[in-house]
Amino acid sequence: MNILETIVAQKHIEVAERKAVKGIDALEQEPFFARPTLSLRSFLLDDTKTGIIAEFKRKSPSKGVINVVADVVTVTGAYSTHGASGLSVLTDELFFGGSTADLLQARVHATPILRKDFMIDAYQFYEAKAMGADVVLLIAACLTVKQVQEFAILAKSLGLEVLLEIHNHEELAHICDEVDFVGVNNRNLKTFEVDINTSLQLFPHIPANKLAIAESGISNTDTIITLKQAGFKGFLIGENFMKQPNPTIAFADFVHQLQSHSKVG
Ligand SMILES: O=P(O)(O)OC[C@@H](O)[C@@H](O)c1c[nH]c2ccccc12
Repeated sequence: MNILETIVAQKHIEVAERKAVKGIDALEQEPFFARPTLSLRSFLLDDTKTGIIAEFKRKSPSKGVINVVADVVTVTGAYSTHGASGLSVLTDELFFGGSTADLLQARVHATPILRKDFMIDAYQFYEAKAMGADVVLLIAACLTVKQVQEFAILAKSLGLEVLLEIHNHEELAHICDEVDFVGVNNRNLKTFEVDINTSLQLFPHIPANKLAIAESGISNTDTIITLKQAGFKGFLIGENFMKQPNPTIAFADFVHQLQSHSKVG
């Protein structure tokens, strides 16, 4: 089994356990369930923001431990204040060190939040709404075309926006009307190799009515300028900030550099 298959197999077990403890009816009673969501689409199209979707990520299967001391409220707060268009919060515990509690805590900030997890069951979309997420991720590499469509319809009915993640030409076939954003993951989840050209090569094939987001392996502002020129509206960045002793300062410095670039260009 590759890592993605391992994670998905584990996810089926976890979801079955959580369902047995708390049903969808109970999730629907939780305080955030009725909360109106924020639109990542609007935040990405807001020129006063950076387009960066900043991710709170403690560890990953590819990098191991990235940051175990960072405080979720402080870091996501700084990301929001310094112009992040969105926040991405990992809720997978075993492989990424995230949690529902992290997302609930990040919810204090008025910035759209992507629930970053491996969605394989309808139950998880009700959970996402109940924990205060605004956007969910559908990973083409672990879903059929039919599942993507069914889950996207469910997510939209709950008021959530949908980010479909692809990483090759074949997965373009998973794009459906209900998807708001197409993310190109520069990291192959099966091999962990990172290549920014994946984004540049797939961009021309992304339908014009979807916002394109480049994901993973972005570590300098020049790359963002290149991706922007190609047509990308969003940039999902985790490790580059989280691996720094102080992700808050790292993010602020990065944004400052990005802004001075833009003035010159
Ligand atoms: O830390 P990076 O290289 O900046 O990458 C962030 C994000 O793209 C990455 O964490 C990610 C992209 N798709 C995923 C799917 C599941 C878990 C994690 C991810």
